[in-house]
Amino acid sequence: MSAQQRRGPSRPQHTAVQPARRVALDVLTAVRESDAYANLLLPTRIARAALSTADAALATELTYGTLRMQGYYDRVIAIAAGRPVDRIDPPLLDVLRLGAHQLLSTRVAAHAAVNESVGLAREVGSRSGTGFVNGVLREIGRHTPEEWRDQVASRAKNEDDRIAALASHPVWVVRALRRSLEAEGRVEELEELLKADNTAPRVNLIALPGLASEPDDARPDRFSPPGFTVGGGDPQGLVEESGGRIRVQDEGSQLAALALTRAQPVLEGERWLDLCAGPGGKAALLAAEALAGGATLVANELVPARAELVRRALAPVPLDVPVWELDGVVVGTEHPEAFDRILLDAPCTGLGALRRRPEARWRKTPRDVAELTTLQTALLDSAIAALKPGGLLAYVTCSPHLGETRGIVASALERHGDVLEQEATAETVQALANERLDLAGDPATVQLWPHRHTTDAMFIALLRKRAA
Ligand SMILES: C[S@@+](CC[C@H](N)C(=O)[O-])C[C@H]1O[C@@H](n2cnc3c(N)ncnc32)[C@H](O)[C@@H]1O
Repeated sequence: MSAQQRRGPSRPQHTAVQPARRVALDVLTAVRESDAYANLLLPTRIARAALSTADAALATELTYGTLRMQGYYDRVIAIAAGRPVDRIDPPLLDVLRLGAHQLLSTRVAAHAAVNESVGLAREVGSRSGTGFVNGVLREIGRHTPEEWRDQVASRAKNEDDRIAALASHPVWVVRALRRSLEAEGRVEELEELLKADNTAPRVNLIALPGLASEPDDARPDRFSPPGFTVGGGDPQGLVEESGGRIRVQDEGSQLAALALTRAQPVLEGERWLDLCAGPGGKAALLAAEALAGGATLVANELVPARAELVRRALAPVPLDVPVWELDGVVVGTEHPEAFDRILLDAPCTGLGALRRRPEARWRKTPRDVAELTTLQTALLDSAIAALKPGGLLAYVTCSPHLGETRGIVASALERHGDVLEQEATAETVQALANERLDLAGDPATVQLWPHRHTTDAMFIALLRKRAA
């Protein structure tokens, strides 16, 4: 018998819904219905609703927390409702997910979580839907979060399903992450990694080298020399005041770009290429480094709207950087042996950035991996062709999936073994970092991790084209 049936007709109280919850629900619905990106949509909805700082923080926590833990909450909701979630009206399911998050993972009082959810259900659903939401959430509130974890765990089909359920990741993602850690001999870190994926990342900043300095209250990053965080205050205000010379950028992304620029001294007149540059975070750092060393830079991005973002990101750097809008796959044939250094920050599943893209884990499938590895292979072939003999290439992904990382590098070495060789990437990254990193596995590549380095799980492989 379901919670709703057990209690009979419910009598939810009528309360005005808080604007923060309405904004959160609005974003959850847009993510489900139209594949919206929460990190892009949420700020515009917060601005449109003119939320106070406190309400904006609440809306952000509710939206991101609900999306991250959606897989787990769905299992709880299915038990409490006595039916699978695909048999619940989707708008009501959004309300239930938001309510479950408040009941199981926040300090919101249970009565407020239930009453506000009922108010939201009234706005999106029918009268019976309102009673249903009330019943299911009251059932959830009747047990402690620990009791729900036990219930969900006891229904898991196998060990991988149990880990995936409790950490709210798809099973195939758990397996891919485990394989990647296994390849480093660090499989025991899996649960810590999954936990880190469910933890909001800090706002990390960069002062573009030679163009801006850290503010007085900055806390330097552990690893990236130009990276820092600020305690309180408004990081966005800092970005605006600096005219874009201070930017928000993950520490792992900074290290990936710096691995290319600082692997060896820059020679006056070197030509650099950023093959897949949008939206331009690494391009801005490359441009600052090129300017300081007397090199030039070309940025390329296939998608015109993203190429525009690259131009905007580059605007604060006083270096003339052409932005091409070519398919990166043809750059090698159109511009053979033209560049001394190339960054290939390849389109990937983004499984290394689950902390900041909370819905991404539910969107990607193993089929995406297959499609992306085909594209990554073609882009890497093109980059190798565009590289001058003796030139240096950084192959980078924000995914730790072995198919997108070591697999791509290994197959490139097989195809281009006559001209391509691996560089000591770990040594390069250690040499440029402020503090020694705990790196494991093959020293020819670097895999960063959220749980170990508090960065996105960036993969970096430096490759050299042999001199003719
Ligand atoms: C991982 S992102 C790059 C992130 C960027 N380096 C940064 O730090 O902001 C990959 C980019 O490659 C672009 N892209 C996808 N397919 C491409 C292709 N065939 N040629 C060039 N760019 C492509 C995507 O639009 C996306 O902007």
